[in-house]
Amino acid sequence: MQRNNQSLFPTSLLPSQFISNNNNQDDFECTFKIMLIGDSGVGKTCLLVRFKDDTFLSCNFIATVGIDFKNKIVTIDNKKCKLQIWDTAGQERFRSVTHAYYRDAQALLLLYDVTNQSSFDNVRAWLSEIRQYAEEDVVIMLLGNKVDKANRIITKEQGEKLAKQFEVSFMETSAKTGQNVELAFMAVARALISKQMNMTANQNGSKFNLTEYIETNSEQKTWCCNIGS
Ligand SMILES: Nc1nc2c(ncn2[C@@H]2O[C@H](COP(=O)(O)OP(=O)(O)OP(=O)(O)O)[C@@H](O)[C@H]2O)c(=O)[nH]1
Repeated sequence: MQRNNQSLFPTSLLPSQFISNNNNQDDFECTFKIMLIGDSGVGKTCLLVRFKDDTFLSCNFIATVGIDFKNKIVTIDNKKCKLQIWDTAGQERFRSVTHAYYRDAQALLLLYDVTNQSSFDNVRAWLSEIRQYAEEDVVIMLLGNKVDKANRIITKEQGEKLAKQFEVSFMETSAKTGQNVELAFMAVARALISKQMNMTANQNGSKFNLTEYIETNSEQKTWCCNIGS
């Protein structure tokens, strides 16, 4: 089944090279574009829905068509920020559509499914796409999703090792239970605010340490038993 988005290219989502004078900043002190990428079925849409509406889409898997987005307003250190989160289709045939959006993303959440070996193996290919299409200074976080499931194949150590190798931040999440979902988005938002503040003030001062922030705040709880997969 396929998730039927309003359009393959919603106008409000067109990459900036196709938009003229989009100066509508509303009342926000900051607006950030965050993009979800990864193989089809790893849980990108569910992660976004969990963050936006605090619910879980447990019914039949409906693949995203093209690209979709949701806005969420968050307050961080008294700053009201709009997060525009783009949910991309993981299916190969939509790859050329999503490539056009990489350049505008300030942060990328790259997901794999801890119960799916090939989604983990494909992380390297996703990272090379990022290098090819995204801005060099894009904030990247690798997420091992579906940790609520009992049939995990990829250990946390494997995820950590891969993230370290590619010098990206790492977390394990569950869109089903909500474990670490809010933290993943908020940590990335904090990193972007800190980056923006350093840029505007032209400071070389203290940098926000994303990895350290995650380690301090993440839920290590093991979800078990009464939660079906
Ligand atoms: N148990 C469990 N199932 C999940 C989790 N996240 C997603 N799922 C299930 O995995 C399937 C795929 O989830 P989606 O969010 O639609 O996957 P996607 O990555 O957006 O897929 P594409 O749109 O094709 O790229 C659905 O049946 C979800 O219910 C999770 O954290 N735990």
